[in-house]
Amino acid sequence: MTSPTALFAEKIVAAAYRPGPYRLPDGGTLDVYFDPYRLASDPELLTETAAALARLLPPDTEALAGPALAAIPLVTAVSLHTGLPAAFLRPAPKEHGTWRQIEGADLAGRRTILLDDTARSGASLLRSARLLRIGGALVGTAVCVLDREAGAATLLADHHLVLRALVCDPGGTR
Ligand SMILES: O=P(O)(O)OC[C@H]1O[C@H](OP(=O)(O)OP(=O)(O)O)[C@H](O)[C@@H]1O
Ligand SMILES: O=C(O)c1cc(=O)[nH]c(=O)[nH]1
Repeated sequence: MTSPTALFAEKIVAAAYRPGPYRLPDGGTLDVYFDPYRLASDPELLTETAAALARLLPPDTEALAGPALAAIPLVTAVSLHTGLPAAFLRPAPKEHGTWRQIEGADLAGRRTILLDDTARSGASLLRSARLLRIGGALVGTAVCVLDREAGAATLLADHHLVLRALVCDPGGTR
């Protein structure tokens, strides 16, 4: 019997995988890529994705956070689903006004789950975790929609972070 998780993974793949070419930061190219904005722009699918992500949260989670851009709608949707407060990470501190790089909930001393759409090398999640930890958040788990199994879990484990994913798919690079 196909599990609900596997069925949902198939649904995500059908909705959000797009034909490439998609150029990766390391120079590789994907012929088929995962487009998180297909999920974020479909209210029903985003709601379902949020519910599925919420099931991966440790029970003691006190707050959620994620980096711009793709994680922002996911964090908001999971926050709406769970009632947990949310914070949003800018790529760089705002250059006027508040000067903040972390916007939203105060995370100091809170067990915060880092959310993102995709994990590939894990560099983006690690950068975000470091920023959150500097800000005083307690970060031990990252949750993503898709793990490309390209080193993220190992890199994050080296930095005391566990990675959980809704879908694991190495995809094909050339
Ligand atoms: O594990 P990594 O090798 O760091 O790759 C994954 C990251 O790459 C993507 O961000 P990207 O900067 O492409 O885009 P975005 O601005 O659309 O979120 C994705 O949203 C992850 O944050
Ligand atoms: O592996 C992918 O499909 C993928 C990687 C990435 O960094 N961004 C994205 O939108 N898709």
